[in-house]
Amino acid sequence: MGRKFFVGGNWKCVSIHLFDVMRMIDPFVVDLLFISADLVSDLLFNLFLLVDLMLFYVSHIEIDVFLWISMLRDIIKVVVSPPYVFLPLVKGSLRSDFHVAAQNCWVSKGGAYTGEVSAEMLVDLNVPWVILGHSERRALLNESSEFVGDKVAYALSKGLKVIACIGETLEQREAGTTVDVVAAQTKAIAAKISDWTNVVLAYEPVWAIGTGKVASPAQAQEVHVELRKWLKANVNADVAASTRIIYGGSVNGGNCKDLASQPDIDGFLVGGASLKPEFIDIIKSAETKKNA
Ligand SMILES: O=C(CO)COP(=O)(O)O
Repeated sequence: MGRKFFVGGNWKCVSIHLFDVMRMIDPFVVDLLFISADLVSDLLFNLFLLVDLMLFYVSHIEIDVFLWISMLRDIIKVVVSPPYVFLPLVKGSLRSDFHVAAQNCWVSKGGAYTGEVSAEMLVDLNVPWVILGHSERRALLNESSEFVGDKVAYALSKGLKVIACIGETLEQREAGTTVDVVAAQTKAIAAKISDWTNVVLAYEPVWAIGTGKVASPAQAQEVHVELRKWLKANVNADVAASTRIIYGGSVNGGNCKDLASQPDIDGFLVGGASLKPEFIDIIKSAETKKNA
């Protein structure tokens, strides 16, 4: 059974401002805005440059990217996950074949939980996806695996699709407990849900996140295989075969193809590089799967 390649861009709580957001929505828009700011100094020159740039983009880049993505539409899914405050803006402006995800949501029905955003609110805003269990939330906000399992179950019950993150720390890897750790994190989710159709499992080794130390394709593949084995033994063979297991941790335009060529790597959850033009190259690594 073919698994649609999945690429998520996690625009973390870094110095994202409106300009960055616009750039991510459509790189060409920001370039034009940038040029137009310069119009103050030399209107005619910049106007000329603007037309020139537009012609260049239309003829070279935009058509290429759009044609390419249309060709691969059947085998790829792209989701971007901006901070909450940008969700409506990004959702409203994003090309229609890309979708948005929230970076978190509350564990149960909305109520008096100051600062939290409920699954119901996301559903109301037509935000289809949510990232849950990110290692930054597990480590910095003390989210336990059980709590993450509850969150996944509640979000699914409200109709959200979930990117559920798991992954070991460096100490755990060095102690040889990687598989036990990710199995336990997966078990805490499996204990709370019965339908995996709307779950994408994101294996994100903590030591690879934001460090530039990417897992080797073999290291990532090995864990993905173990996760699939775990799902087969503890959930069922269908879920093991059909659930997308994506990799996250220092993925960039340079390493994505080698990672994507691994049979059990079904895509990526990308942090830093999802805010750069190379995100397109990462999306394009789906091509590796076309003839697999
Ligand atoms: O945490 C990540 C995505 O959720 C990965 O972040 P980086 O790609 O910046 O390492």
